[in-house]
Amino acid sequence: MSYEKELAAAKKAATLAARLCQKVQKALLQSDVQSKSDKSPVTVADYGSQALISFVLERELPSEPFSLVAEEDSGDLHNESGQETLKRITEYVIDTLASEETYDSSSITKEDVIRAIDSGKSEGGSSGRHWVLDPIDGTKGFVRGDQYAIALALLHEGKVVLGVLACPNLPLASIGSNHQHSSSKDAGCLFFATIGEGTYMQALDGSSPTRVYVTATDNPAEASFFESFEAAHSSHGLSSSIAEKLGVKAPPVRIDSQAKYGALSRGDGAIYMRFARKGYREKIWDHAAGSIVVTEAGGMVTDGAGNPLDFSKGRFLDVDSGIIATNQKLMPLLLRAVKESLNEKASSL
Ligand SMILES: Nc1ncnc2c1ncn2[C@@H]1O[C@H](COP(=O)(O)O)[C@@H](O)[C@H]1OP(=O)(O)O
Ligand SMILES: [Mg+2]
Ligand SMILES: [Mg+2]
Ligand SMILES: [Mg+2]
Repeated sequence: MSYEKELAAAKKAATLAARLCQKVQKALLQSDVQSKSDKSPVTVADYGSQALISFVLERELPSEPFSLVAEEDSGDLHNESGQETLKRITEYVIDTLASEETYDSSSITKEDVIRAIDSGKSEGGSSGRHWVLDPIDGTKGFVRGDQYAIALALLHEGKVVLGVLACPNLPLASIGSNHQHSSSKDAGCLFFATIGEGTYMQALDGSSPTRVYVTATDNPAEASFFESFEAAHSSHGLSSSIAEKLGVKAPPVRIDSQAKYGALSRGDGAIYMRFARKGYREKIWDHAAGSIVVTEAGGMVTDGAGNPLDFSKGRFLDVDSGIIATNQKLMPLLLRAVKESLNEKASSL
């Protein structure tokens, strides 16, 4: 099956959302950060990105039933203090869509924005088609001025068939541990993958796509690994013990968001490890786009026990002890090291 139309719509939506996020990140004021009940920072850009992507997908694909599983809902925008935020989101959405000549965005109202945000309440599942969206993945990185991603995927019969990752601050050149970080003016990557058709990267501000591949190395001594910047999101202790067992010499590359999957897909490093604290439930929008970007580049993504990720169970992704990604040659070694380290950890408790 071809997903050409869907891919074009997803790339357009993610590119426009990235533009909106970049504008907000530039203008980021402390007052843009609201406190949600779970205390995670939610910004004008989170909501704006979600509304804009929802608008663009619906307009570009009018003949398809539209179901969207997305992270945010408009809850915080209905109270008094949300009104100013909603006004600013609406302005950002109108302003960003105005750059697209085919859209008449001037008539978009605050109510349209609320509706667009709340169209993301779908539960997903194993039948039909569902878009899966993290409007800003890596909110902490976004607020810090570091890495974040707009992550959009399409599920068909419970499987990820398409994924787009826009990474506005990711350098076009490698960010592996052996590379100098280039200046931010050469940043802004768009990764995209369709099932059976490989993974491509292009510059967010437009360039022709190039096909990318995960590293071919089978030698852990020359492999480097990615993990969360935030220690609260993933156990740095566990990943360093695994890396040591494997014989990885390079220090970890710590960056926020699914930009890690993008970097892995083009071979910047060889391994990605994520071990959330006990009790944290992973969500499908945090891995759907990233996982197909890596698998279509020749890599593998599994949970810590080697099971494939199952995106067909609704909004959550239930995993056995973490998520790991690497190439096909290193995966057996990585799985063994994960198992040993988890056993040691369990017996030391
Ligand atoms: N306590 C937590 N443990 C693990 N992941 C978290 C936690 N809180 C938020 N996240 C989510 O983890 C992802 C970022 O992880 P990282 O950048 O470390 O890879 C984001 O999707 C973030 O949500 P959000 O999309 O709201 O930023
Ligand atoms: Mg969040
Ligand atoms: Mg996220
Ligand atoms: Mg998010």
